[in-house]
Amino acid sequence: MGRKITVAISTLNQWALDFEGNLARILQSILEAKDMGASYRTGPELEVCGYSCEDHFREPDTYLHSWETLLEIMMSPICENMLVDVGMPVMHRNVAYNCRVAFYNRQLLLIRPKMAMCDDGNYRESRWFTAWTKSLYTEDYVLPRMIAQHTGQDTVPFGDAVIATKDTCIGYEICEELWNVRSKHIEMSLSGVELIVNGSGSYMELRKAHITTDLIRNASFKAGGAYLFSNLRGCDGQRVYFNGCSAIALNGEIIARSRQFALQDVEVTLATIDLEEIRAYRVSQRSRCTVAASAPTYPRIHCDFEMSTHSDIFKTSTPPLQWVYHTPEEEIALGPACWLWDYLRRSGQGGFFLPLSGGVDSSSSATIVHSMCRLIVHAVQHGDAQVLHDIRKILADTDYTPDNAAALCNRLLVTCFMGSVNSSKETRRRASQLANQLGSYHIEISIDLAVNALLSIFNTVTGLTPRFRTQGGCARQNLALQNIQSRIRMVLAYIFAQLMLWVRNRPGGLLVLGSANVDESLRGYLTKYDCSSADINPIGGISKTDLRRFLNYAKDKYNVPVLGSIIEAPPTAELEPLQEDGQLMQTDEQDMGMTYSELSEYGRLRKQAFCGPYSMFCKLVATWKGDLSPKEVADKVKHFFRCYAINRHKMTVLTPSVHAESYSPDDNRFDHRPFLYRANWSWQFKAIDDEVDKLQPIYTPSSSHMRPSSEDLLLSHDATTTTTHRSSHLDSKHSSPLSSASLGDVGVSTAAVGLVDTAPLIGPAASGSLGALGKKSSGYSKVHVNVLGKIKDRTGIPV
Ligand SMILES: Nc1ncnc2c1ncn2[C@@H]1O[C@H](COP(=O)(O)OP(=O)(O)OC[C@H]2O[C@@H]([n+]3cccc(C(=O)O)c3)[C@H](O)[C@@H]2O)[C@@H](O)[C@H]1O
Ligand SMILES: Nc1ncnc2c1ncn2[C@@H]1O[C@H](COP(=O)(O)OP(=O)(O)OP(=O)(O)O)[C@@H](O)[C@H]1O
Ligand SMILES: NC(=O)CC[C@H](N)C(=O)O
Repeated sequence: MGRKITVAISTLNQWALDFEGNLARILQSILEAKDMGASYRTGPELEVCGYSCEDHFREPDTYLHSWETLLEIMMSPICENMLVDVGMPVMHRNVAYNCRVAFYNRQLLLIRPKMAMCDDGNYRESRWFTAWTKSLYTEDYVLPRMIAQHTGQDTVPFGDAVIATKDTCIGYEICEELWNVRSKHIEMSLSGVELIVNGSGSYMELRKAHITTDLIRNASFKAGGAYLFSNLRGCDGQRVYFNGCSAIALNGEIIARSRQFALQDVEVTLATIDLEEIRAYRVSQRSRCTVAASAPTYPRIHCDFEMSTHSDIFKTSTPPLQWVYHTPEEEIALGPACWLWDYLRRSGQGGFFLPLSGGVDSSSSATIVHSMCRLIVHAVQHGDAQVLHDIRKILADTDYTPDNAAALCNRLLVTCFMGSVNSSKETRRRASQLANQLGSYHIEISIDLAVNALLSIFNTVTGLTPRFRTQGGCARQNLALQNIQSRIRMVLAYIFAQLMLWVRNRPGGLLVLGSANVDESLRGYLTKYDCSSADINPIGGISKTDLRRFLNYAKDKYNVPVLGSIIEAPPTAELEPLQEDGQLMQTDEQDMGMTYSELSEYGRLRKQAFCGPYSMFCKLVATWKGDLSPKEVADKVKHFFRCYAINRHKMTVLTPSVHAESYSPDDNRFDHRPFLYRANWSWQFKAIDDEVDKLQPIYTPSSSHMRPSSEDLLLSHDATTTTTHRSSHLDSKHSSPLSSASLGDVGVSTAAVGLVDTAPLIGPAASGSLGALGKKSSGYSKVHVNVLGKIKDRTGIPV
């Protein structure tokens, strides 16, 4: 008796509208599945045309070329004697659907349209597709003539049905249908469907990989049966990185999976399943059987095929496995690196150019490129011919075989320190050491000549020369002098990106990499059209806190010791003159009037918790009650919303970056907001003020707890690396564990309430004093405390 079936799921790196490439990868997956003994192959959502065709789904050409591709697949001898389904768009009676198309031996069996669209996050499916809502119902789909000519078949059932082979029954839900509150696998399983197949296009966000796996596991635990989940992997032409992690679950346990991050274009994952295990599991759940006995019947499309063989008694069923998830640090090291690789090889460019300041952000971008190089070397060493072909093409070197990540990095990445009179020796040295340890081709230039040239032009026309604050200039002059430096760096970056390969005797140009993180974008703490305006940005979706954690991880993992001092250095733009003793004048947190950890908290509340100013105040008044009075919380919330409103226009020109964080403010796809706000938020702030009037008189500081700053959280796990300058009020020993950083938890370091009373803090995370400003140490100086009302940020916005 045949009872065991071997089934294959596929993880494919498709590319929107690359019909040749997509066809080749689908055929390769079918071939590999067959060679490994599978009788059934499935694949990801919209694999034929690529998921991210977007408005191309309104073009009839996309449907035509999808049918042409499908015909090639169906006619291929590779597909003989195998049940296959693919994901593609199909137009039926002038309505576009996102479908799975199943066929066997050149005969189409079923077109199953998606029944729940996904419109969350970066998804906009209902802009292009319509959900099929006729449950348990099919219509005849009249096949295109080119299909009919080759198959002799004129119509195929289109709708909500399942496929019955001689030995089992297969049903489909497509991606979001698994997430939907009315998941189809429930009804299908009650109707006797044993294999639930899901083709997906699910993308990566940090700390989210477990969600799909949990859903699959739970689906098959509750309903019994096998769940076959195929996902896309990689960048198919958009900001997202599809997450891989295809998996097969059986009766509540994962038995096979593919990797989350890899350069491999095609990964086929197999499992051998004993169908009797499904039947035994289901029949033993008595309450399920009662419901199943009265469940509606699905239309069944019969297929004259046995997926099992009669001689399968000696076949071993695939055992359950333990899923090990990547840490967020690993996700940053691998996800954006793989996305960069796809982007680079598909863009036809020759590598990357990165303005490297020696700070955390640009160092993170550089380290991610190095991580990409490691992945390339690893893939080539494991025989990936496609990666070898691609890297040779990028480097225009047909004989090259990469065997060392640093050496490869030297060919692919040009880093550039763009110094000025305001740059400190330390940042210059850190940039050069980092380049040396990562292997990049490093150059140092001075921007002073160009800055002076621009100022002379201005002076020639107006007769005036702006001055820095320290030289007696006003806030406007001070800021303009900084922005000239930032912008000239951007112009220089593009010149060098265009010409460095010419200098190095290679064809082509370099992609300019940006390094603005998600938090500074949210706050608008960047100069519009400076180095934040790059071609692409690997870290634009990642928070400063996570970037520090990532560098800490990379320091040991990739043996890059200089990352230690980069993490410990105070974040600074170095756009204002240094002090007389050569020490820093400005630091980011001081400039912004908020700490990076506060910024993360605002970001999450604004986007994930959908808080306007009033709701954010209400939440934070409770969270921060131990440290701050309602009035102080109100001032902070208002300051954030003012900065956010004034700077939102910068999000309209944000460099495209890989999406990685669900509180991203990316205006282009993810976070749809106006960019011209009434920045005084008068109605909203009045609501806060009214609340403060009620609360302030009854407020008594209820605890002496202080929240730790992001740096405390990062460094606290290793007391030996923490060198902090603190006021006598603070006790540096009581930092909270690293794990609470990402959650924005209230930590447990002590602080004198008296400090709050006498000198209200800009941040509850405040841990120093103005007296510490500029006080330099080899370790990390905590200098982000200001006295409320006395400090203005560099735009002149009063804090
Ligand atoms: N609503 C609106 N819609 C469209 N555009 C608007 C606008 N409001 C102002 N603008 C325009 O925006 C421009 C002002 O923005 P922008 O030029 O960016 O200048 P701005 O935002 O005034 O200043 C740059 C900010 O970036 C900070 N920063 C921090 C760290 C590093 C760096 C760095 O550069 O390395 C900079 C710096 O402290 C300062 O707060 C002006 O041209 C103004 O006309
Ligand atoms: N001295 C410099 N040399 C080269 N690039 C620089 C320099 N200063 C700034 N940049 C570039 O401009 C970008 C924005 O500058 P900014 O001072 O805002 O840095 P940041 O976003 O805090 O990043 P980082 O942590 O890398 O300094 C940097 O990420 C970097 O790419
Ligand atoms: N393509 C889809 O339907 C995506 C569905 C789902 N919400 C996800 O994030 O994976």
